[in-house]
Amino acid sequence: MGSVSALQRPRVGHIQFLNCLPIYWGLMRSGALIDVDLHKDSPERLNAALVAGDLDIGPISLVEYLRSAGDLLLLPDLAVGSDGPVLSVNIVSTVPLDRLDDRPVALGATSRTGVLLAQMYLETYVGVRPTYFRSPPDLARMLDEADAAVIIGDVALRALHDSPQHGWQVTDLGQAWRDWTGLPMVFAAWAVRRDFATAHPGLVKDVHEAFLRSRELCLTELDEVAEAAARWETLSAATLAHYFRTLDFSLGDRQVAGLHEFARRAAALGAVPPLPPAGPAFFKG
Ligand SMILES: C=C(O[C@@H]1C=C(C(=O)O)C=C[C@H]1O)C(=O)O
Repeated sequence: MGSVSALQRPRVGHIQFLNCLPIYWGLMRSGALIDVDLHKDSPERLNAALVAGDLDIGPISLVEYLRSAGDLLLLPDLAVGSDGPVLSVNIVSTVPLDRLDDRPVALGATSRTGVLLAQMYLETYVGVRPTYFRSPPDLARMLDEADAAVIIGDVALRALHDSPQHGWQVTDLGQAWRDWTGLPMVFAAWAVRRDFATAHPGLVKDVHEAFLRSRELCLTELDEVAEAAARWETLSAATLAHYFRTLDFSLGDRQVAGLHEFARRAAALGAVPPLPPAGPAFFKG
């Protein structure tokens, strides 16, 4: 990969789910959008692009970060997580979870962290061993072929809303993790490729600061963000505002402790390499 010329905007990923709409709103309102080459996509495609070097900076599923930590630096104080319910990372099931032994469970293809957390939770906490298969995140089809589905993002948020009329049971994996460990869950973090950070530290600092400003700005305007989004959604503005307030975009000490605990448990199962003892490496602008 050649180095980026000083005149080329940083290639920055953006999750095309409602969960990151507040961040987008802030980038738009502050004018920072004009200084980045923004790539909107689903999380699994953004993960792959950042790891492959087709993006310089972007959100990455925690699990994929742990698998490629040697090539990446985390941007401080920025994440997609929750301290309790998250509302949009769910196991949707047609039977109680303790009846899933040997039963088919569909894992949504857009998720890496949520689907691993679901497997850890089912096997270690609930004590069942389902048969998993990966599936496009189409809930109706998943529940046709399986007794439970693990889904994230808009599909999961809508499923939570529609569950009473369908008789589905919804297990919120942010809440499940909190009940299990007492800690917040970090589903995705923002990372920069180490090679890009070395070559263009000033650009990375600018993008990081733009994201932090964006987060602050959108938090003060969440009702407006929700009103604007609801025009294109089946969910109400009040539901969306509640969702945006439930999500935790920060990565403070408690969130980093949650990240460590998830990494430790996932590594013990052989699902990811262990984190170095010093913890994740951060970009220091
Ligand atoms: C809270 C969420 O966090 C996400 C969960 C991810 C995963 O499970 O791999 C990846 C990116 C985030 O979008 C969500 O998608 O609803």
